Amino acid sequence: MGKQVLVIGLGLIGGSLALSIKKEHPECTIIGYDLDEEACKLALSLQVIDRYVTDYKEAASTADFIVLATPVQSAIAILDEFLTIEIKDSCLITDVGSTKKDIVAKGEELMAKGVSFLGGHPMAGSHKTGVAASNERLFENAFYIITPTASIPFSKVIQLQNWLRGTGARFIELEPEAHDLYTGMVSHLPHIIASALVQEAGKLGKEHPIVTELAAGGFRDITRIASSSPSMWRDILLHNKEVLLTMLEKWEMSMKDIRSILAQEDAEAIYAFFDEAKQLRDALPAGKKGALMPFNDLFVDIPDHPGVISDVTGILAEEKISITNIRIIEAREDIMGVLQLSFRSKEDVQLAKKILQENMYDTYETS
Ligand SMILES: NC(=O)C1=CN([C@@H]2O[C@H](COP(=O)(O)OP(=O)(O)OC[C@H]3O[C@@H](n4cnc5c(N)ncnc54)[C@H](O)[C@@H]3O)[C@@H](O)[C@H]2O)C=CC1
Ligand SMILES: O=C(O)C(=O)Cc1ccc(O)cc1
Repeated sequence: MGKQVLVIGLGLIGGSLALSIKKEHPECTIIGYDLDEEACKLALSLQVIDRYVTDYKEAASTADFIVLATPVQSAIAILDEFLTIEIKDSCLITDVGSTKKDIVAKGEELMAKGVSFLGGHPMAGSHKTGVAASNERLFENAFYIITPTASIPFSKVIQLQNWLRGTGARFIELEPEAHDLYTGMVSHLPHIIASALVQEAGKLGKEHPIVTELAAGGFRDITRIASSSPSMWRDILLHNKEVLLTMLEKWEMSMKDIRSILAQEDAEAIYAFFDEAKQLRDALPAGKKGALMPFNDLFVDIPDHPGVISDVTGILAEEKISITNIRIIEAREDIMGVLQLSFRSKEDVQLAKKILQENMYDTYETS
């Protein structure tokens, strides 16, 4: 009989992992569970899972591999329950939570009982939620952080990577504390700032509705992540509290510094502030998938002319290059607009770029 995989939490990440596990291990049965039965039904009809259960305990006791893909606090509560039920000795349990210290500590309690837990965090995703947004290639080329402790045998680390080989992700190992510090900086703090910015614009927009209309381009780009799941982010903040409290304090100081150089009209210091930031930003690795850069995008300048979008998509279709997302940025009458095209892989981006340039379109990638 094939192996049994239990995925608890059938949202964007649980659904995407289920698809990539099935792709690599077609003989296994993927059993789904979600608190929300509608998510189970949708996952089944989208063929993300083979069947679902309305109580995960029995399925957990026979599973070979269990993936916890709920918000962090719920995953910890489920591990607590696992302490009270029979789990097969050979079973491996992992999670996908965006914070690692607390959940790995809970996993250690299971390890003490002879149950294997290995924490994980795929560093790719989206502001979208729910199983309908799942994609078996979501994690391709992305970092997938795993947090083995001294109590987990190396064979289990290999086992996890084998189960998850279909993700096409790049596995790296980190201590749970280091994980929470680094992701606090590149993912959690930016999320708080993006959400606070939207809040501020919302306040001004109440008095001056035009502000909302004007919030295009750059504002939309840097606040995209504020559209993510509030319950997921509530749990992330609560489980990375100490790290984030320190970072917020430093952030407040940094804002005070900027406020002060502006109040003094210190043009040189203001220039240096932006110049240093530009150099740091320009030096970030390009083309890698990270928490802040999950897409393979190509931007194409387009004249505001009827039929131009179907021309671009037609050229790509002829070459059999699949577009995964398409967006028109700031296209107004009489000026050039920009078409943002997302592709499945870096290779597709390069191919699309070459073909569109041959057809006289100006294209560019962002770093
Ligand atoms: N969204 C993203 O980009 C990324 C999210 N993560 C982590 O993945 C986890 C899941 O996030 P998403 O899939 O994005 O969220 P989602 O909102 O798309 O899905 C979460 C699912 O878990 C279900 N759920 C909640 N509590 C449950 C419980 N007690 N038992 C069973 N099901 C329960 C919800 O009904 C929902 O269907 C979170 O821990 C998050 O920190 C990790 C990497 C990226
Ligand atoms: O949408 C984006 O750009 C993200 O930042 C997605 C994301 C959210 C949470 C994570 O723990 C990892 C990645």
